[in-house]
Amino acid sequence: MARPDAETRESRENTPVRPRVGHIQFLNCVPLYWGLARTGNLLDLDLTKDTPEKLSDQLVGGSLDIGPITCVEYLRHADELLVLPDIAVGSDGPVMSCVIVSKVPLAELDGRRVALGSTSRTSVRLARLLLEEREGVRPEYFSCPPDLEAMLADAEAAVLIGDPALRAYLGQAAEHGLTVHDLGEMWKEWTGLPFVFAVWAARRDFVERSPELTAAVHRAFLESRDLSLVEAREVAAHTARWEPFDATVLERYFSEALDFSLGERQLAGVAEFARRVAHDSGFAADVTVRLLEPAPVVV
Ligand SMILES: C=C(O[C@@H]1C=C(C(=O)O)C=C[C@H]1O)C(=O)O
Repeated sequence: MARPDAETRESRENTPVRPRVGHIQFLNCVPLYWGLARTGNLLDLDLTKDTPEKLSDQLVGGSLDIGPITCVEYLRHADELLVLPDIAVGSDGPVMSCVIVSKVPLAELDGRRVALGSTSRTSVRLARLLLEEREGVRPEYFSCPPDLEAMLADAEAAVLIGDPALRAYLGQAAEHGLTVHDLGEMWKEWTGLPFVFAVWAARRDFVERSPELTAAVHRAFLESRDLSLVEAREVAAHTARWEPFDATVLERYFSEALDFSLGERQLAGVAEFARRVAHDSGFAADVTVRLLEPAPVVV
């Protein structure tokens, strides 16, 4: 990533400062990490790896400049942030790693306890929406660290995201006689739309100070995503060396289940979700999603 002129000039007087960027430390974002490493752009970022709810808080709190932010938190802070176009973590059908794991059919969860994984802000809200509006049940919810066994010690069902969800989806749940309900799939069946779990956003104050650097980080993520999708088989094979999942399954997860794009259909999914949950979520039903404008070409 070439350091843009304006920032290079500024940094002659001071020490150059890399943009502070977040990275979700789940398998779902391995393809983006792979691409950043392969293009060399990783070295131009001050990267913080963490779980999504912590990264979201850091972006909102100002200790990160750019990064993934869980959809619900983005919608709550839409005025302070600009969304990077064409990149997100979502799905257009089954996602495999955002799930409700249940001991009983979902229709029997009325008045029963449901544990909500504490690393999620969006899937837990989506699960509540689907349980209440699609399945017609009113469970009793509580938040809990994302450990399936501990969650189900005290509940009839659990909502999980990321690697623990993927483990449940790929066999752990069935081994224990539990059923897995894929939130991406349920949403798609219900609305016909893709679902966006997290977007990439930049703080408005950072964009105002460093528009070219923001554009460069955006390009770096798009390039990374595109390269990883071309090399999905290799990314999966490499990742599988360190994970309890085989390469074929990971390749399907990276290139078919997850949708890293953010176009018109995905934005329609965000708007539909916002409309359905706004009443108790801390944002307006018609909240405006502001996309980062392309950087002006400097001649
Ligand atoms: C697809 C996923 O999407 C995620 C779900 C999130 C949430 O529910 O708050 C946040 C970020 C993403 O990591 C996943 O975690 O596997």
